[in-house]
Amino acid sequence: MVCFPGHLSLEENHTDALERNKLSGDNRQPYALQAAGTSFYVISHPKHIAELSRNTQNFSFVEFSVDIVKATGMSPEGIAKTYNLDPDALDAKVDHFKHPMKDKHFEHLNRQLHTTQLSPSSQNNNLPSLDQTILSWLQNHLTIPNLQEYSLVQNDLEVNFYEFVNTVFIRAGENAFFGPALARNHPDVAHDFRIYDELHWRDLYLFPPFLAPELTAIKEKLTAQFKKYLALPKQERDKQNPSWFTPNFELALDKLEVGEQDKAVFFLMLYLATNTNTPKLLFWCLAHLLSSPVTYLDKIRAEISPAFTGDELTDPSYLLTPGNCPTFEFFYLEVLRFRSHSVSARVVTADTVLPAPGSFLLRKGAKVLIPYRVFHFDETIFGKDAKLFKPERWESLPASARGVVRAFGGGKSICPGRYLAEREVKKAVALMMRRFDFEVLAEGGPGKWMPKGDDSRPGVGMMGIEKGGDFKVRVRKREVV
Ligand code: HEM
Repeated sequence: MVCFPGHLSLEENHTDALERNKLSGDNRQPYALQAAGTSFYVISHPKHIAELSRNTQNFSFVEFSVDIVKATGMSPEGIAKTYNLDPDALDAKVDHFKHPMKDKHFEHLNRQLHTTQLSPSSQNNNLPSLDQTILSWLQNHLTIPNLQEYSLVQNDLEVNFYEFVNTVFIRAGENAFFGPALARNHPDVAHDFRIYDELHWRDLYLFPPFLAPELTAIKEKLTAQFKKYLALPKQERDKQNPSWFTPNFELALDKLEVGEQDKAVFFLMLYLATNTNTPKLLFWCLAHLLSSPVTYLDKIRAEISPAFTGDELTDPSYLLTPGNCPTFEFFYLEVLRFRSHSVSARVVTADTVLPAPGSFLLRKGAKVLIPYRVFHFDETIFGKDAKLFKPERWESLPASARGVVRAFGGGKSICPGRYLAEREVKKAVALMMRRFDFEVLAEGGPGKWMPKGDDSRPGVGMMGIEKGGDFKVRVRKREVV
């Protein structure tokens, strides 16, 4: 007998729903999630996920990407010039890149360009040079006088911590991918992006504009700013822009004759991909460090010390070399496990019955989500205390447990920015712990001020905090001993 999945509303909390339905072991059955009139089938049984990864014919990532690009504001002409282009025509237009596109599609070109920029094994040293730019930016900016502009008071550095960490590191990412010309000409982009970042999940769930007026307004504002940025002379934009990707992505869009408005939409999406998750991951690393028994802080400060000369991070590769900083490594893994709410998404291209257990029919056109968080709390892997934040659990876990943490998604669409994110976050945590002392200014212990993560719906990576959950922190220069 073929079954149809049960239903759940987007208003319900998903962690609770997964709990309530006891979605563990062989009981994990698909269910449908209703959002703004669209059904998303949520898949969490390992055998069903394996089928989604294997059967790329019936479960398409490209179609999902097109939905998102449309929801973000791309015109039908823009879609036709990129995603709907005949594969041979695409090949002829962008042969400049000589990319080995197996199934020749814009999505693959986009991915290839990202990988050329972001993979440690890519040619031309693209990742290390981007890495170096981010490090120089951080070394220059992470000083008390330079951070004063974020302070709520004069003569001291007191900040709303979530807002502070996000804004500073969005600016670091912005500089790395767009060069200083964007901030110089459009200083509001980082601030406006934070508003967009809180709202854009509605595009993932394909809300029509009339159901998301605030999102529509901020998208229009940001797109207009990117349009103006793109109208600046190329020379000015590319000067001091360390990114290989951004000018080459633009070149590909030009070769495909994508219009200025649609190019601006693509640039907004690029800004989103580069900046939505890394600052949040950094925030959660810092928040857990501030709330954890001081032994973690002391241990991590001691472990990272050989990478520094005074308060300069002179040997960043030390931080990433396996075995050098075990407490730091376990802490990082635990934050990824505990604070990510990632999904992979696919569109069903033909009616498909999922294999046993159960025999569920997924109709053509249905959207499918794989929320990885359910694996992160699997007690058969992480133990009965899986719901606790406990970095030391990683000391005794087998190496294979790392593969269960899917903060960066999985399969064909796995995040190409994962190496950069790890490097950037580890360097930023190390620099901040080395240079600063932090004093949480909220009443009570961490149990009172530690904000609740917003885990109300699966999203595209790290969770934010629940509304109103930000807390004040005083930041002081730390004397290096
Ligand atoms: C903590 C940091 C990050 C997290 C947790 C994260 C997470 C994710 C997730 C969950 C996906 C979807 C994967 C899937 O569908 O299976 C994704 C896709 C993507 N991410 Fe990241 N990401 C991070 C940082 C970055 C950075 C720094 C960049 C770029 C510089 C980046 C670029 C992208 C791109 C371009 C995609 C789309 C991939 C495709 O279309 O095939 N991400 N990311």
